[in-house]
Amino acid sequence: MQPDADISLYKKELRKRMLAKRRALSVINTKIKNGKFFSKYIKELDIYKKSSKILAYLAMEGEPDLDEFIRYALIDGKSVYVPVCVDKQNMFAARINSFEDLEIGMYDIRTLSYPYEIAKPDEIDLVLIPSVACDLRGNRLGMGKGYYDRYLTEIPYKKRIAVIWSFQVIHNVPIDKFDRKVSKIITEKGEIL
Ligand SMILES: Nc1nc2c(c(=O)[nH]1)N(C=O)[C@@H](CNc1ccc(C(=O)N[C@@H](CCC(=O)O)C(=O)O)cc1)CN2
Ligand SMILES: Nc1ncnc2c1ncn2[C@@H]1O[C@H](COP(=O)(O)OP(=O)(O)OP(=O)(O)O)[C@@H](O)[C@H]1O
Repeated sequence: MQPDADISLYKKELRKRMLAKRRALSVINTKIKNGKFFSKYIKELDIYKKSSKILAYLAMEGEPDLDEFIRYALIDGKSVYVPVCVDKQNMFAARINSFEDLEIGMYDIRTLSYPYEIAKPDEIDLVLIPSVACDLRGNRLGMGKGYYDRYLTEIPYKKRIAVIWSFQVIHNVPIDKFDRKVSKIITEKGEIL
């Protein structure tokens, strides 16, 4: 079954608007090492402290940068994974040991080159999720290809945390039956959900 056509169109328009905003702000954001805002808050979370396998992400332009967090978590003894897109719909969690192993992959996002070690979704303790917008009910809008929506079907609600700029928290994110909620939102101002 196809998701509701009106919702799908509304999502598309909202995504376009929010990405334009993010692009405009990324000019400012890239001038400051933006990652430090976020790692400070993530490190303090109970769920971070209890996790041994964490799926983070390698930021695209305008997204909160988790590089500093990933470096910290590796030193802290965590196993850290990043998304590897294996086709146009699905991604795997591949283990990152060093930033030197990265290359540019699909959608111009940094990724690991094969061979990499994969963790199954049920082994992952925490997923830090890039998003285009979220609302305070935990609904999220992504890049529109469904990679995370598919992946998150195998990740329990409590383990899903969105990492976004505070301007990306909006009143109401339109949802369809495939959308998976997040249990927490971290912004540069701290934990807001
Ligand atoms: N850092 C990061 N990694 C991620 C995601 C993400 O949102 N952020 N993804 C989350 O799903 C997956 C990749 N999904 C993507 C889906 C669509 C486009 C895309 O349409 N890109 C446009 C440019 C969009 C823009 O910035 O205006 C393009 O390639 O032309 C990119 C990534 C897996 N890895
Ligand atoms: N679990 C799923 N099974 C089948 N199709 C799905 C699933 N999740 C999402 N889709 C499909 O993927 C497409 C993109 O979905 P949607 O617009 O909700 O993505 P998004 O939440 O913006 O992106 P992402 O999940 O990549 O961050 C839609 O056509 C949707 O129906």
